[in-house]
Amino acid sequence: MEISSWRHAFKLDPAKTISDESLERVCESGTDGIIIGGTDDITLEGVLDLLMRVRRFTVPVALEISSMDAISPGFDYYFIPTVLNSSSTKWMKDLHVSAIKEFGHMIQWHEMIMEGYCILNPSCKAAIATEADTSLTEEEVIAHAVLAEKVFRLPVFYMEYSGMYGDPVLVNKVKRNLDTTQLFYGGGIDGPDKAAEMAAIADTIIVGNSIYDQFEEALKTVAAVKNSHATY
Ligand SMILES: CC(C)=CCC/C(C)=C/CC/C(C)=C/CC/C(C)=C/CC/C(C)=C/CC/C(C)=C/CC/C(C)=C/COP(=O)(O)OP(=O)(O)O
Ligand SMILES: O=P(O)(O)OC[C@@H](O)CO
Ligand SMILES: [Mg+2]
Repeated sequence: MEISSWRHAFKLDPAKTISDESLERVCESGTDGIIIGGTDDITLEGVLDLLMRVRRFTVPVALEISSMDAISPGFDYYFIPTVLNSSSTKWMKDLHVSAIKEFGHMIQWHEMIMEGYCILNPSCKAAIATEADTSLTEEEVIAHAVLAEKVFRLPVFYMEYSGMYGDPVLVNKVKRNLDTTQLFYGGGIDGPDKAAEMAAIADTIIVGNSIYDQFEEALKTVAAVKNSHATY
């Protein structure tokens, strides 16, 4: 299944613990894909452990690269974030240039999917780590989305509210300004109601922390997305 058809994905954090039983229920939930990624304490050991365990199931699995020290072959896709609202070029393109200098000869570009991130929760780890300018006006957030699609021609624009539920009205305005770029929404989806609300707007919703905090509610987000229809 192509990423462009994904409506729902679970994001598993290699720095956190999940039992075999819970992992099986996540992988067999009907989600369209599993993303392995997080901001800190991401080790190759943690990534490999999760990859091996998720591979027992047929669900597609993507590695979201956040550190060059924790990349492994064996994933279906590699998601490469570039933080469009970072105030440092490091997170926008410098790390990428270094990676290409060192490993360019072995990169299978057709497996790489660039994600233009716009991080909007000022207190999340990713915002702090990447020095993201989260004080954007609505107009500026929309301009970042248009930049992603029309200037950089990125396949994915990711509205990242990690740890906090975002503003559906703003997400809808962004969606209405995108023609071809896929809109990922992630942040604070802790059950079916929020999942249905955001899935009716964004192309793909990502559910992360609630897998670890409210497991049963997190699982219900899959059915909520499948039954949701665009209402905006
Ligand atoms: C063998 C093989 C397949 C080789 C691959 C070849 C190769 C080397 C490819 C690399 C290509 C390339 C250009 C890579 C870029 C390298 C790189 C390090 C880029 C930087 C990426 C970046 C901007 C990371 C910033 C962090 C970020 C935006 C993470 C996103 C994930 C996120 C927000 C997770 C939520 O975090 P969490 O930890 O859960 O936080 P909470 O506590 O708030 O929940
Ligand atoms: O952890 P939550 O808040 O669900 O966010 C999901 C994802 O967007 C994190 O990168
Ligand atoms: Mg998290």
